Amino acid sequence: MSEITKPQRYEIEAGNYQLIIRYLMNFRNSLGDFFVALCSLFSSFAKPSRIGEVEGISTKALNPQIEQLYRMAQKPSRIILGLMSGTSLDGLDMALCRFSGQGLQTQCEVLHFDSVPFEEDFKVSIRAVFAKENIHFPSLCTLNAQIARTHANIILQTLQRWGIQPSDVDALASHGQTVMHRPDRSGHFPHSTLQIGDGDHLAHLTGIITLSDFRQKHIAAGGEGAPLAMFGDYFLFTKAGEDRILLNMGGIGNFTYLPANQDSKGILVTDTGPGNTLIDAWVRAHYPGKSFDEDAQIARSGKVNTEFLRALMDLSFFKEAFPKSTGPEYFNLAQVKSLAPAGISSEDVMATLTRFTAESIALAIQTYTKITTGSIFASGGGARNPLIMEHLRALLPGFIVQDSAALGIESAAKEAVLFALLANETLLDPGVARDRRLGDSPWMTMGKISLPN
Ligand SMILES: Nc1ncnc2c1ncn2[C@@H]1O[C@H](COP(=O)(O)OP(=O)(O)OP(=O)(O)O)[C@@H](O)[C@H]1O
Ligand SMILES: CC(=O)N[C@H]1[C@@H]2OC[C@@H](O2)[C@@H](O)[C@@H]1O[C@H](C)C(=O)O
Repeated sequence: MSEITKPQRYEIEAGNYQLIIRYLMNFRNSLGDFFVALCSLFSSFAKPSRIGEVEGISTKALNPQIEQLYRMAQKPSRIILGLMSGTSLDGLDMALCRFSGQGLQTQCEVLHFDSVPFEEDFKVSIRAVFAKENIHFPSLCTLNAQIARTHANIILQTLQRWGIQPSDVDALASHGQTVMHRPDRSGHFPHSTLQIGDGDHLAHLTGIITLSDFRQKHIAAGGEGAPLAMFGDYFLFTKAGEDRILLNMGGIGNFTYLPANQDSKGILVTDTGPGNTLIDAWVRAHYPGKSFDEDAQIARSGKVNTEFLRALMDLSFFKEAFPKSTGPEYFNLAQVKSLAPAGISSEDVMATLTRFTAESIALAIQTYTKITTGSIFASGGGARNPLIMEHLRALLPGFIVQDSAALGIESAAKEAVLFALLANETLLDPGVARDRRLGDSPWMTMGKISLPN
């Protein structure tokens, strides 16, 4: 009886009682039927399996698309296309991954990676609602469909370029476009976050089962909905005997700390503050025709303004307890303008913002992990900014700082791979244990499943 408290076991036993009743009723039909039923009953006891299978009804009564999910989970490996469009709004990152196993047994092979830049007018329409306090509400509604359509077109064209049929892809894992992230610091509201580019549209337009909207359940379970990178970071990159920091510098910076003892309770993950978001915003506003500071050419031509840097490092975000998450709702151009000293040159602002990115990352690593040596694997567009990397090496002299490509995954592809991995987890993870945690973060399966038809 004690085993009945385990949900899975209970379902199997309940299924068998129903079978007994059904088979007893069969008894009045014919001896032949009874014999077949008896064999089937014995086989169901001998090999208790999933409910649909035990009752032998799966193919007739089950939506074939749901059956497809079931079969996908049984396959020795799955092809999942991870999709990421981050806060920099530069384009859609697509990583076609082959997964086998799950959790710490996950094996991931990146078959293809591409990043397709967005058209300028598409970016303009997203920026009109992105992280804004007041927006044209109908535009937000339209964008939910429009982003999905744009992504679907990019996906289909890219698959064609790669020579891959949509039917070869088991699932899409779509992050969507974050338009608002609102961790609550007042204690009056739930944390909330909004990613748009609807999964049903993507599934229907591509014909591929789609998992999307990964952040909501994390919030429901007590997290902030971000960062989520630690699941993939832990499953793919933990290494015994080495303290590892996986640092991503996209629009916002974040890191996962993987302790050398591989204890999942010791994993730390947090946003650190700005990655490239302030640098990009300043460039867009002051250097017409440019959208980022390529190879830090502008920042290198200016000088760090100490007073401005102190004012930035004094912002309330840096006094919040770890772990924490943030976005351009907090770190934005208006804030930079309000803190910049009068008369400062545009180049000095760029030099200071670049240093600020590195200092805020170094501060978070030093104060949260408290380690002073180890390996830092940098990814995201910030890893392409040579001045950020120079500052990081100077600020964290005990660490070996290298590109995350050293881990075998192209650094630009990492986030798209991580969302594909979250989808793989959702398809395979038994997911029954509540209150699972990875470090400071709730741990559960994530992503809503959209069927194409
Ligand atoms: N060669 C380069 N020199 C300097 N900066 C660069 C270079 N290449 C990329 N970047 C920076 O990286 C940014 C893009 O980073 P990335 O694609 O990682 O952002 P994202 O995925 O939108 O961010 P997130 O996922 O954190 O929201 C660019 O906007 C630019 O600021
Ligand atoms: C709400 C949101 O989209 N957050 C992003 C953003 O970009 C970086 C940082 O801020 C991180 O918290 C998160 O993305 C990564 C992939 C994450 O969840 O780990």
